[in-house]
Amino acid sequence: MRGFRRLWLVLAAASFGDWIGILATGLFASAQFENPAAQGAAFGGTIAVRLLPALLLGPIAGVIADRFDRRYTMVIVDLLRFVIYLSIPLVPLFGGSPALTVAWATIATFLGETITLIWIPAKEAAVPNLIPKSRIEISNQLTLVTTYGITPILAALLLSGLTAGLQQSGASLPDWAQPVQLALYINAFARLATAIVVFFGIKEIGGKSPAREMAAEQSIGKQFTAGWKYIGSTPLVRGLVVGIFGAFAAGGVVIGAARTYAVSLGAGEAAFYLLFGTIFMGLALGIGLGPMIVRELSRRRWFGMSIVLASGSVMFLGLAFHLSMALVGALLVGAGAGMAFLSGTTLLYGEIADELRGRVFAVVQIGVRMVLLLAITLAGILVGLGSSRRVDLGAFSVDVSATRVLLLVAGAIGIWVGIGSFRQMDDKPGVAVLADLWSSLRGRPLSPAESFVASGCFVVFEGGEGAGKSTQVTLLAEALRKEGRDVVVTREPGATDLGARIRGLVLNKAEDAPSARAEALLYAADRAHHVATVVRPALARGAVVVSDRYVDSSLAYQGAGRTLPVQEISWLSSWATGGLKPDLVVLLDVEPGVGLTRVDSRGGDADRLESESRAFHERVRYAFLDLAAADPKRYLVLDASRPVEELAGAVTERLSSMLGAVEGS
Ligand SMILES: Nc1ncnc2c1ncn2[C@@H]1O[C@H](COP(=O)(O)OP(=O)(O)OP(=O)(O)O)[C@@H](O)[C@H]1O
Ligand SMILES: Cc1cn([C@H]2C[C@H](O)[C@@H](COP(=O)(O)O)O2)c(=O)[nH]c1=O
Repeated sequence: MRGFRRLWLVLAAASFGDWIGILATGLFASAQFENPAAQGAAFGGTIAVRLLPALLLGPIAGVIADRFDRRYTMVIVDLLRFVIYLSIPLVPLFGGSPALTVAWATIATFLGETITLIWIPAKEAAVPNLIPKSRIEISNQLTLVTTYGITPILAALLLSGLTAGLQQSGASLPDWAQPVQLALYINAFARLATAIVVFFGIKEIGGKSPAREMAAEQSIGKQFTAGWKYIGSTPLVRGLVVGIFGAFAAGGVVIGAARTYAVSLGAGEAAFYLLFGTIFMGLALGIGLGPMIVRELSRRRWFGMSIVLASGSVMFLGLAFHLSMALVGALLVGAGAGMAFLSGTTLLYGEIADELRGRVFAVVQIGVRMVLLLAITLAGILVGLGSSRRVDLGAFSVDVSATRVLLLVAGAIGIWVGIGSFRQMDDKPGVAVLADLWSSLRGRPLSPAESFVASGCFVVFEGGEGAGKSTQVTLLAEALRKEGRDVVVTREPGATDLGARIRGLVLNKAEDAPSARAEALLYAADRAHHVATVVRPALARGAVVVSDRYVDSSLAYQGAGRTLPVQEISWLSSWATGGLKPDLVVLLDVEPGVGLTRVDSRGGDADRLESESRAFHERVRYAFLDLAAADPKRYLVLDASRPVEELAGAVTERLSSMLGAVEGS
């Protein structure tokens, strides 16, 4: 972790240098001209130049990061950047004309950016080797907040502080010590500082793993194509890369359309800056608070959901007719994009092998730049093409323009991309998305169903005390066996040796009775063992498993009866069973008084649960009925006061149609 702390300092210094460099180079170039148009062109030109190198060097940068020693790569690049950036403010001091100064600032920026493309994948590939996997997310949060939150603000503050301080003091400084020049020196010396720290302080990122040594034996061309093949053929990585591009494309469209959009809200020029600031605020909130909010939610799912959130919010922006709505939309676009970026990079860090990481990160960073540039440009062109019409909505009137159509289309495409990535990399197939999100927000994500091939059928009988479950289980098993079926009759608690001991612990009336939570855990333990050793193996071989009680009994007795939180009991059971659900639940509904009288007439002492209060058994009864009402297709609810044979007939009828359907399919 010490290595990571040093690397974080390096990143902060490098990022601070980057931001101050971006601002200062643009200002420096524009300050060489008097004419406002030339100033604007010089400012925009140097910034645009920063994006171009990605196209040229991008493809090879990842191979360099994977092929050579990453520590030396970073140090060499930083020393070169130091020299290049330092040269920018020196040109006019040595008599360069404004045109030459701007030309050199542009070329130097281009060169600096080009070699930065080698530095970034080397750094990205090195980070996961310095931190334990469990700390990757938090270190990413720290890095992203530093890079996109703290350092740009610090850079802007320092630059404007220097300029304002100078103006107020009225002091005149020599040419080489003007604020912009000072900022450029800072940019250059930040590189020297990072080179020194990486060389002397983070030796851990040097050297190569045996896998990297082996990969480096391939030719550069083969290593390059191997990287692309890996991305194209690995669903998780493909989903992540496409998703990240989608999120940035949506962001690019918002940026490209923002100016005309602000006008369409009738809120003036200030609205543009307000929307922009709000997106960045959302970004910071998403990155800073996202993990705290979603807690244990699967990161793969979080990634897909974040893209859908960002894209849905872009659509919302397309529909917003008031600045306040647009600000909410912009905040959510930022939050969604921030969370997608954080979860995406965390997944990439954690899932990609060391020897491939440089190439994957190179594709991501280059792709992101290109997608962003393309989206901003295209959006700018498209919004300029269409005309707009003002529509009156009573209290408000709104411009229906090409901008809004563009936002709606971009948002819809983003949602489609988000759902696509979600599907490609979902690690909990079969677990309901919204229920999982809701449970995760409450700290208990749902467990994924354990994958196994079951050709059998799982039937469960549920109901209160004395409802007639054992009687019906026996009759059903007989009927099915007569048809020549493989039937396994079982029950909870107590179907296994371990279960029998647990049954004694929960049902015997002892001095030291288990507390409510201990009781819930004991039933869950019995269930976990029962499912693993009896139910799953029988289902796997194609048997019909008929169980006297299952998960619903815990929800009804421990949840409603003992008033423990039902969601928690549900989560516990789903964890215990690995998500195994019955194909059919037969609920024998009986009035507790009737059932308990039947139990009484069976003879013997009432057990610990049978001895519970009438109110307890009433709660249990209605909990069973509620569960059945929530999922009617899976339940057969029968009035248990009907004669035994009638009930048995209804059960076999339902079962025959079910088993017939299974066999026919
Ligand atoms: N439909 C019915 N009508 C009347 N009596 C019934 C009916 N079904 C079962 N019984 C009787 O009620 C008593 C309890 O039946 P059974 O043991 O099948 O219920 P159970 O739900 O399994 O009970 P427990 O909750 O104790 O497990 C038995 O004596 C049984 O013969
Ligand atoms: C599975 C399960 C059962 N119980 C209770 C319900 C009954 O009172 C007893 C089991 O007795 P039976 O004669 O075998 O029906 O245990 C529970 O409270 N929670 C559960 O998960």
